Amino acid sequence: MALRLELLKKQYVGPDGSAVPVIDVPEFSLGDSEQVALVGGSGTGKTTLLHLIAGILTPDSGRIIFSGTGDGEANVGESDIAALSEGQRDVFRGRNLGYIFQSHHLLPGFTALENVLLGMSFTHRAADPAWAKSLLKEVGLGERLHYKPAKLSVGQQQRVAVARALANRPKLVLADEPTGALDPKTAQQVLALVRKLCDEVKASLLLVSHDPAIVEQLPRRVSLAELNRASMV
Ligand SMILES: Nc1ncnc2c1ncn2[C@@H]1O[C@H](COP(=O)(O)OP(=O)(O)OP(=O)(O)O)[C@@H](O)[C@H]1O
Repeated sequence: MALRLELLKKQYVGPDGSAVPVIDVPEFSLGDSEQVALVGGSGTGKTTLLHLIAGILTPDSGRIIFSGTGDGEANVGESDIAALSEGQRDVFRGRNLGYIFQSHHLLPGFTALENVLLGMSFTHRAADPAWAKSLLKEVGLGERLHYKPAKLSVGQQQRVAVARALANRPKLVLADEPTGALDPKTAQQVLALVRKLCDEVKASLLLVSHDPAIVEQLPRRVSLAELNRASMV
């Protein structure tokens, strides 16, 4: 699934009531199955941009257009997520997007397998335990299916989060500093897993990182400062 941003603007209201422009992106495109690193300094709007693309936030103006699907199953044609209602955005996100956070956000009361199955329960597909198990095996946790997060290492927890993000076979994976909490070796392993699984399900990948060792692995690198006119303010 390809993504195109057009004339996208978002501002927040500062503590004194003044407008704080954070995103002003005239144009950005991400191709079908393309893998891109998004880089930028702290506070420049990277998370805000991912939240806009995911429909968690809505822009003040502009369009966030998804086109095609790649699998022919639920062809989105051209959908502007910014023009959908909140409920429609939730459905669209559940069907088409996977989101990986810096810290894993797993549900502590549920096992690794249950957390991955929960990633499927918000979609149109029935939960698929065989696919959930095979994802956990692929991320090296085949022997830890029934462990709860507290009994997993930080790197293992993040691998569960990767499996969960891929559980509904998304068309686009948004990853916000997915390796930020990991040591360099584990970070490379998790990055390799994210990229391999995206390739397998033919998902595009937009990955935010400030770590040069991570960023240099991606075939295309984009600087938010170059995309974003708001960062010049
Ligand atoms: N709800 C909010 N209200 C007002 N300002 C906000 C709000 N959320 C974020 N901001 C401001 O928007 C700017 C961008 O924040 P954002 O979290 O998108 O940056 P980031 O590039 O992801 O930063 P980091 O790399 O440090 O996580 C920051 O200056 C922040 O203070």
